[in-house]
Amino acid sequence: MSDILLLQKEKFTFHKISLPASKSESNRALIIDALTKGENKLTNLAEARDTQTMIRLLREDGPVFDVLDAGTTMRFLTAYSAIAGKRKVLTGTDRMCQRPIGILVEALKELGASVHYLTEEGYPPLAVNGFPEQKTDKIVMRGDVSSQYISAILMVAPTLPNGLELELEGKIGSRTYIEMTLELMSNFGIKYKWIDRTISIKPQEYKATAFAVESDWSGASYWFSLLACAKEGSFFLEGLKENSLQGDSKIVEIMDSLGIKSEFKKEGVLLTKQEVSGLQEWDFTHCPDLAQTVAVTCAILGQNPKFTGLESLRIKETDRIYALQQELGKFGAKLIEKENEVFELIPSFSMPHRVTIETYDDHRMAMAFMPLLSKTDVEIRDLEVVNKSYPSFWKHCESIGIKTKITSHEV
Ligand SMILES: O=C(O)C1=C[C@@H](OP(=O)(O)O)[C@@H](O)[C@H](O)C1
Ligand SMILES: C=C(OP(=O)(O)O)C(=O)O
Repeated sequence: MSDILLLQKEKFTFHKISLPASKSESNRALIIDALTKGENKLTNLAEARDTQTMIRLLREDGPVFDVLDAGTTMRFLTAYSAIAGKRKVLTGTDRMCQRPIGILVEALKELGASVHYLTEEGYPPLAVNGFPEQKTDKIVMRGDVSSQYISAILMVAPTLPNGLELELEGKIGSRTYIEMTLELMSNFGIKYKWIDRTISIKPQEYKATAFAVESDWSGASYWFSLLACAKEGSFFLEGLKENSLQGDSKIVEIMDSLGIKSEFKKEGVLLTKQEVSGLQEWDFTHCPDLAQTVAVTCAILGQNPKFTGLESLRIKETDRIYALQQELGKFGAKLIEKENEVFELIPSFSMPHRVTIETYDDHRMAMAFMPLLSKTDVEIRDLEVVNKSYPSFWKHCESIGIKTKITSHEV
């Protein structure tokens, strides 16, 4: 493994950054493509390892789907294989085998699929082994653990002989991702109804069409953060659209109060600096992947907001709440749970000369802490971790004049 040292830089001139494509949109388009009879024309698929893994596994169609650490790839391929009646083993990294999947597996079993846990109940690895017949067309799923289980079921729903009526129970987290799934499905000709808490989809065929994946708003958030923390500069983020399928476009609104003005142009969005008006409270229920970016930005900018909606962070690539607490602490910032699931961010008041950030096998830990370079030299452990969603991230850092040094270490 290698580490990267980013030398302090607080001023930037004008730079264009050509963002990578969204892995969330890509992985949905690929599952829909696998379910479509006829040729789709998918363009701008993500370079992200999660997407490249999905492409490879679908192409090879071998007996084992090893998804590595890709959550959407695991959840979407489980539903796809189970309802298509395939015989597959689904597995992944050690961490993937600690990320719960019971809600999805139980829903698939209720529908009539044969799915078994191979080690621990509720967790991968899994074996799927045929779909003899549809047992019901009405199921209820909890919405508060991961929206990926719901997206996974929704994408296969049109192929069920009797269709599906899916009722969502409890709090619905990451709702924007469910909306992304349904909007993408409708782009491929699927009709659905979402009334109150119930989504209904009749049996129907996906229609082959052309789909160009949008640039990635989650990846864009790190450049918003860097500029917010820097003394001066402006960035043009190529390929982003104002009306996006991605809920993480919320970063525009959040960063507006953290000193970034966003102007949408034909080719992307222009970021310039403006006054910081401050952030009082932010709810990440529907944009969990932005939480690390915003926490680090607030810590650097001396902001003291409350954060809610962080529950799902505990079951992502790592326990992101623990990881944030550890690494923010290295430069004197804190993320404290004040009451049940309400956190307070205490900013940093003195910055050490150099900070070393551990990344916990989590791409977003590496990228979210990069803007620290606006205040000090920062060494980020295991630089390859970004490959999960944004392999060209460090190259993009260098392209805007950030000086980097790479060193190797034993694992
Ligand atoms: O459906 C998707 O593409 C995703 C949904 C979210 O997960 P949860 O629904 O588990 O919050 C998000 O964190 C993840 O990065 C991508
Ligand atoms: C949580 C993430 O991904 P996944 O759940 O698909 O592994 C992420 O990219 O931040």
